Amino acid sequence: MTKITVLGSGSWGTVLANLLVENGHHVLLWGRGEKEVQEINTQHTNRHYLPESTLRPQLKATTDLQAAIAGTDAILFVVPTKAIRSVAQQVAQQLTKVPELKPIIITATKGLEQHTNARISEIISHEIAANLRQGVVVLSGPSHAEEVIKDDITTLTVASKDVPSANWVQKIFMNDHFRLYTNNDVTGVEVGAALKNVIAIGAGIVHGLDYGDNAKAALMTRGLAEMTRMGVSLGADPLTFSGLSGLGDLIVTCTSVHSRNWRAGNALGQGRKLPEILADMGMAVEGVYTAKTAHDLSIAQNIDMPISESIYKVLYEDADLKTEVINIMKRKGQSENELMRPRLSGESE
Ligand SMILES: NC(=O)C1=CN([C@@H]2O[C@H](COP(=O)(O)OP(=O)(O)OC[C@H]3O[C@@H](n4cnc5c(N)ncnc54)[C@H](OP(=O)(O)O)[C@@H]3O)[C@@H](O)[C@H]2O)C=CC1
Ligand SMILES: O=C(CO)COP(=O)(O)O
Repeated sequence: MTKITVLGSGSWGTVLANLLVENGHHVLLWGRGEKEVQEINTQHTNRHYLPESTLRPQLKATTDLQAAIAGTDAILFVVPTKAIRSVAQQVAQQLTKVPELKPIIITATKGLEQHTNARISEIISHEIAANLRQGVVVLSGPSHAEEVIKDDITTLTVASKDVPSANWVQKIFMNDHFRLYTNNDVTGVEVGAALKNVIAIGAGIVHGLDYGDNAKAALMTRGLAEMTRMGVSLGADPLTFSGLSGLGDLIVTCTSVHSRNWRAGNALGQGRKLPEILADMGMAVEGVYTAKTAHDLSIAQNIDMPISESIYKVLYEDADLKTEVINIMKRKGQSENELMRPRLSGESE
């Protein structure tokens, strides 16, 4: 039987662990909260993150990282972006004690690290030396935990430079309601996953401000153009952004009431303040964190990202929402044919 360790007992980590149990694997879920771990083990629930769901009784959780990793075939990271590096360092320490283990590493986290601008797989590959593991595989795509837990139909992308590892991950997750497609464009998949969260905050803002469907379609389409421009400047294939991890995830995050990013934006649009919104949410709102990285990256890469930049100003500089919308609309006229071309920030859209 395949043994899989899942790191992060929040909404997505718990649901992915539950799905792997459904697929017949031996799964150990690692969380940092003793109370939550006990609840999963004894009551088969995780009420804070999945209030209305019952988990499979075979799903076991622990706060002991060494025990979680013992004898494992794969380690799946599902902690928020800001925790990835420290958790990867803890994992590396444990793997050094058992160098013969060499698990496949999977990440389902969506974000870009602040200060380094690093993608999640870059952080993990850097912190966990290649001799301690097999390939690093990225799991991404339109997938709200709230629907996956109900066995609703979901399709994802599984991206890696290491084809056998990607194929293995595809196999362990697939079933009749959860379908995965492999992809070798890791940069494109991870950049799309991270930047769509920023655009989704914008979609929530537009809704909260009571703009109509035309505005929402415009935001998603031009948001996708920004994501693509940035991805291409970092070496991604532009076509990846038309796939599940790009357009697919952008659609679900910009339109679903399950999206924490959309809900945070919607609350901002309705006039609420960010600290209060985040405190009430009690879950990761990755787009807030990634908006800062997107701002820094757009300067570092010399790429124009007017929508993401306005969202950054709203989140980090308390800019007025309606003024930002008007500023975006009043920019100089542009040609849509330039969609895919990495644009210099000097020649504004
Ligand atoms: N929810 C979803 O539907 C989806 C989420 N994702 C992505 O998955 C990632 C995780 O999101 P999600 O599960 O929703 O987030 P949640 O906020 O639901 O859960 C985060 C979990 O990570 C734990 N955690 C936070 N910091 C640390 C740390 N330093 N060490 C150990 N554990 C830590 C939290 O523990 P504690 O409770 O103690 O704070 C909590 O269990 C994000 O990048 C998100 O974008 C991707 C697809 C779908
Ligand atoms: O990535 C997700 C869906 O694919 C989850 O989005 P939110 O973090 O906005 O809920």
